[in-house]
Amino acid sequence: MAVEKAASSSGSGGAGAEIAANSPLSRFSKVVLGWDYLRLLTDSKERKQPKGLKSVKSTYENFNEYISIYEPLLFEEVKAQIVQGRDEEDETDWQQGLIASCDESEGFHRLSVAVLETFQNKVSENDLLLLSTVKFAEGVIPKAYAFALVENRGGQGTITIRTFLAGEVKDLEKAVPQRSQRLLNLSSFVQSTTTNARLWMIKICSLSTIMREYVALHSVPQLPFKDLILLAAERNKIEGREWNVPAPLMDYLQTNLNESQLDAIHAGLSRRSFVLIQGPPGTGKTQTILGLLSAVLHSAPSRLQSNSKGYSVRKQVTGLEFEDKLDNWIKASPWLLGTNPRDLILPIDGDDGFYPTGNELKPEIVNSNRKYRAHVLVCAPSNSALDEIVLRVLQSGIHDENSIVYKPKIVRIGLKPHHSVQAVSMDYLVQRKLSASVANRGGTDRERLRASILDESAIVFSTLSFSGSSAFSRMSRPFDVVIIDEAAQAVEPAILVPLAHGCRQVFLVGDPVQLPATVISPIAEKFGYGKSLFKRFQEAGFPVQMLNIQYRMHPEISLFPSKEFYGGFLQDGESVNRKSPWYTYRCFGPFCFFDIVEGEESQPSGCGSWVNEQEAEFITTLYHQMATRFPELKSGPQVAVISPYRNQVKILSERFKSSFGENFDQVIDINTVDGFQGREKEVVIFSCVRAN
Ligand SMILES: Nc1ncnc2c1ncn2[C@@H]1O[C@H](COP(=O)(O)OP(=O)(O)OP(=O)(O)O)[C@@H](O)[C@H]1O
Repeated sequence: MAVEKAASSSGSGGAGAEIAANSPLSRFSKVVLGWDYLRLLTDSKERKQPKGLKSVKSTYENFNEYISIYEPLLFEEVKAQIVQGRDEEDETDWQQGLIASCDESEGFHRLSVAVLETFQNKVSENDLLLLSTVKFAEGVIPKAYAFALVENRGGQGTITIRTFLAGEVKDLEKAVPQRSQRLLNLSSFVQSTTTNARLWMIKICSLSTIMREYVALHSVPQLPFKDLILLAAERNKIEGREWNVPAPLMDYLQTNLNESQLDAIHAGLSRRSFVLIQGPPGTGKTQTILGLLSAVLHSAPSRLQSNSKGYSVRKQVTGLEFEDKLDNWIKASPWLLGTNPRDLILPIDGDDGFYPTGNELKPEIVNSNRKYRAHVLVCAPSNSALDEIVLRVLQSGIHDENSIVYKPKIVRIGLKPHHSVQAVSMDYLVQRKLSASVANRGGTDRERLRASILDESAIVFSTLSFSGSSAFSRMSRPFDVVIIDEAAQAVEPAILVPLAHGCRQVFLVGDPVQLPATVISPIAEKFGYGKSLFKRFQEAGFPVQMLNIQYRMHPEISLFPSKEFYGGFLQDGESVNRKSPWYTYRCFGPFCFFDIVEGEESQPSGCGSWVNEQEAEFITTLYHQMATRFPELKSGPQVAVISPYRNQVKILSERFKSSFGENFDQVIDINTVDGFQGREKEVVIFSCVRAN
C-alpha cells in the first residue's frame, strides 16, 4: 500500500488528500505531529528512554504482539531522525508564510500557506516542518509551536500542510491526546486569524520513507503470508507444484552456476513463499539473481511441458478454452495472476523497441508460443545498490527458454538513477513515449504512461522505500515475485514495503554477517530494531540457501573472513588463484598492512566525520609507486581507495586531484565503504583513519 494511496483512501479525491480517520497514517500523524520539538531535543541529550519498550523477538504469537513491539521502536527512530534532521547541513532556514486558509477535519488542521518560491521548491510531500508564531532563537521562549507535515506543493507559491493541535499522544495504547498549552496557543492563533497571519516555519526532515515503513508494518494482517512473517516458519508448504525449467535454459544454468547457486534457484522453483539466500562477499549473489530472473521469467508450471523451441502445452490442456487454460495456470502457479498485458499489446514474434539498445544484446523477442510471464519487482535498500544490479542486467542480459541471451524489458523507477542506467529510468522512458505520442499526434498523460510502463515491464527495479510510493498505485498488474537484494541491510518494516503490492513469492538475498541496516536511534538499536527480517528468520531456524564459493578474493585474503565469520566453510573459486604481476613485491599484495606510525586522527569540524592526513599522503605515494611500476593499472578504473569516513574520502580525492590531475577518477575510485559496496577492483587500498 502506498503512503500516498493510503492517504487518499478517505475518498476526498483532492490532490495531496485528507487522511482517513483510523487509518495507520492518521495514527502516525497524530502521534508525531503532537510531539514537542524542544522536549525531543532535551530527551535526546539526556538519553531519556521511554518506558515499556520491548526487544524484538524471533517469532510472534499474533499481530498484536508484533505491532506492540515494532510500533514504539519505529517511533523512537522517527524521533532520532527529527533530532538529527537539523544537525545535518540543510540549506533551509526559518521562513515566514502567510496563512491563506485553514480548515479542520478529523482533528487535523489543514493550512494553505503562501511561501517564497525558494522555500516552496525545497519542500516536498511528507516533509516535517516546525511551525511557530516566533522564530526560535537564543533567549526567545516560544509559546505556540507545533510540527506540520507537507501534504502538497500547490500552485502560485503555496503549500498545504497538516497539523494536529488537539494535544499530544503520550500513551500509544490509549492514543488519547493530552492537553498541551503550546498546541492550544497555536490552535487559537491559526483559527482566530482571518487573513494574512504570519507563521514562521522551518524544514526539519523528510518522513516519506519511515511513513511508508509504518504503513507497511500495519499492512501485515492483509498479506497472504502474514502467519509466515509472524512465525518465521512456513506452515503450509504446497508440494508438487515445482516449475520446469526448459532444458536449454537448465543446461545454461548448470554450466554457469555452481552447486550452491543452483540449489538456491531450485529452492525458488519449488515455490516456497519465502526463499532466503545468504551470500558472503563475492559468492555471486548478483549472478544468482540473474539466474533466478531467467528461471522465473521462462519456466513453466510442471503441468506444462516445454521444448527447446518454446512451450508446448499438453494435449488435454490445449483442448481447453483459453479462459480455462488461464484458470488452470493461475491455480497451478502462484506467479501467474492473469494474462500478461504485454502479450496482448506486443507485435507477435517482434521487438517493440522498449528501450534503446546500448550494447550488442538484442531486446526481447516475444515468441507467440509464450502465453504467460511473471511480473517481477527487484528491490534494494539504496539507489547505489539498486543501480549496481540494474547495470548487471543491462550488461549481462538474461537467458530465455532457448538459452538465448537478451535484454528484458525493464524499468528503473525512483530518484537519482546513475547515469549508466538512465536509458531504463522511468523518466527517460516516459519522455520517449511522450515524444513518440506527440509525433503521432496522440494525447496522453504522464501518470498513465508511467502506469503502463510498470505494467509492461517484465522487471521493475525500485528502492525498498520508493516501492511504497504512489507511483505504483495506478499499476494494474500486481507483482508475482519480489526479489530483494542486500535484504540483510534493511530494517524489517522496510522489507515489508514492497510486499504490500500483492506478490506471491519473495526472495531475500543478502548476508547478515555483513553491514547491518542503519538505525539512527540508539534506543531503537538497543531493542533490536536494526535486526533484519532475514536475520530474524535465520535465528528462528528458517531454511537458508548458503552460497559457499567466493570468486573475488585471493585465497590469502579470504582465509581470515572465512574462518572468522563463516566457520571456515567459504571456499575459493578457481579464478581467484590467479597471480597478479604486482605480487612480486610483497608490499603490493595479495594483502599487506602498513603501519603509519605518525598518522593521527582528527575531526576537522570538531565533530562528525574523521580524517587522517598522514594516511592520505601515504596512500597517494603508494598508488603512485604501484601505478609507475605497473602501468597496466592505469588502463582503466582497476584501483579503489575506500574509507569508512566521508571527510577522509574528501581529502583523499583532493590529494589525488592535485597529484594526478582533474581526470584521476577515470583510473581510480575513491569512495566510502557504503558507497563502494557490491563492486570489485583488482586492487583495493583501505584507509582506516582511526589510529589511537
Ligand atoms: N558460478 C560462478 N563461476 C564463476 N564466476 C562466478 C560465478 N558466480 C559469480 N562469479 C563471479 O564472481 C564475482 C562476484 O559475483 P557477484 O558480483 O555476483 O557476487 P556478489 O555476491 O553479488 O558480490 P557482493 O558481495 O559484492 O554483493 C563476479 O566477478 C562474478 O562474475
